[in-house]
Amino acid sequence: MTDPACSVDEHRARVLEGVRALDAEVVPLADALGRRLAADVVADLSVPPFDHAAMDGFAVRAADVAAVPVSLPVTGAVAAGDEVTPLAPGTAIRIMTGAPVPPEADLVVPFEWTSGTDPVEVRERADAGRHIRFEGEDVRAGDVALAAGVRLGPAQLGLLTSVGASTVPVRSRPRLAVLSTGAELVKGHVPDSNSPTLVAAGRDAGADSAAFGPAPDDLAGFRTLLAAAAEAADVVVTTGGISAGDHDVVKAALRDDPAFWFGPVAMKPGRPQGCGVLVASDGRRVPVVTLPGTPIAAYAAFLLYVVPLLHALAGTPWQPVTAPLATAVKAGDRTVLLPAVVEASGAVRPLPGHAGHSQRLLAAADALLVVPPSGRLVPEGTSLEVLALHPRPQEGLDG
Ligand SMILES: Nc1nc2c(c(=O)[nH]1)N[C@H]1C(S)=C(S)[C@@H](COP(=O)(O)OP(=O)(O)OC[C@H]3O[C@@H](n4cnc5c(N)ncnc54)[C@H](O)[C@@H]3O)O[C@H]1N2
Ligand code: MOO
Repeated sequence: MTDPACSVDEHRARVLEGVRALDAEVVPLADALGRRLAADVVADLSVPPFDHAAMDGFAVRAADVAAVPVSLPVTGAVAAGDEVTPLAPGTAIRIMTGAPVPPEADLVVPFEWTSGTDPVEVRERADAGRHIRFEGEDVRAGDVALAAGVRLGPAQLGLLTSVGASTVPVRSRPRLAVLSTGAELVKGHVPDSNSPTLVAAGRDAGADSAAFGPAPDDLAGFRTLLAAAAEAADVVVTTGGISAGDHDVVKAALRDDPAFWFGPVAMKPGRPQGCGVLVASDGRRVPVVTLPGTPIAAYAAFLLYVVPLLHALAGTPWQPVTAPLATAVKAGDRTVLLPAVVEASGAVRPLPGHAGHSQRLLAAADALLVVPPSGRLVPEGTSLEVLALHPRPQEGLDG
């Protein structure tokens, strides 16, 4: 009998079908850390905003100090924050770092090259332009300071502030609702581990995520929570209730809806899968991905299908990440997901002792290795897709 299961790629394409990016939003810079620019930001202000001294010293005309030593009367002093002071020919002005350079001056001579007194003896010559930072030499007003798509970190927030931006257009952060299902969870017989894992995985992928479950195994109770999740979110992920059991509530509630598909995917773990679309009361099209309940299968399928979907909603390109195998791996007759560590070289090595459903092993892994079906031995060095598990258990700062 041929396997009716579709491939991982086919299911990924089905989950992504018809998904459009959410509209961008405008946020204050203070809330923009980690967000991606939705449009180019054009500089309102030049950086630097005016010609200013790069050293503490004397503003002079280069022509007046062409032959050294030379003595010049000091006619004034200007500090950062002061108005610009005019400079008469044959004179010098004491100037502090950051202060506006007089328009008549074209050189700042550092104190160290002078007597520091009034009149000042300039002892070393220098060319015009030395120790002046010119208006717009870094960014010119009207130029693109940062391009659409850039992720905003500390340096980008500083640059945007310097070019006069106080708010920025950023790509929307998709709202993700995680709805676990199962009477055993509602009754407390089994802790609901899918909710915290998938809420965290959603946050890690840039979503605003929240748990709506666990939902009971009765149709009415599940439908109420599903509708609430679709009203509050841009994408809903359910876990459990989609295989062949008597109480598989997700499948029972949605299988007759023509906007839904349920079926096997040729992957291990995570063979039962499903997806579809709900329409919220305001007409929004809300994609729903119905993941299997088994914790490893749910997490693996989230990384394979929901993370690309979150990228599509955010308008951020998604590419599978690949890494070379540190050791040969036996492929199966369907895609196999193996908990693995990423070695210092960047190569990926499956953890020993894999038995299919170990949450303990998953918690020790850096990544899930995606081994496509071939039935053959995949040689060391072959580049395969990897699903990174962030943060790596042994890395990073607390908090
Ligand atoms: N006759 C068949 N039975 C099963 C098939 C099949 O093809 N034919 N597929 C198996 C596979 S593979 C998987 S995976 C599971 C998926 O089933 P469901 O998605 O319906 O999941 P449940 O039955 O609700 O739960 C499975 C398992 O996982 C535990 N679970 C569920 N949710 C959570 C949660 N939030 N936190 C922690 N643990 C959870 C649940 O208690 C069950 O032990 O179906 C196989 N059966
Ligand atoms: O493949 Mo299921 O995902 O056995 O756990």
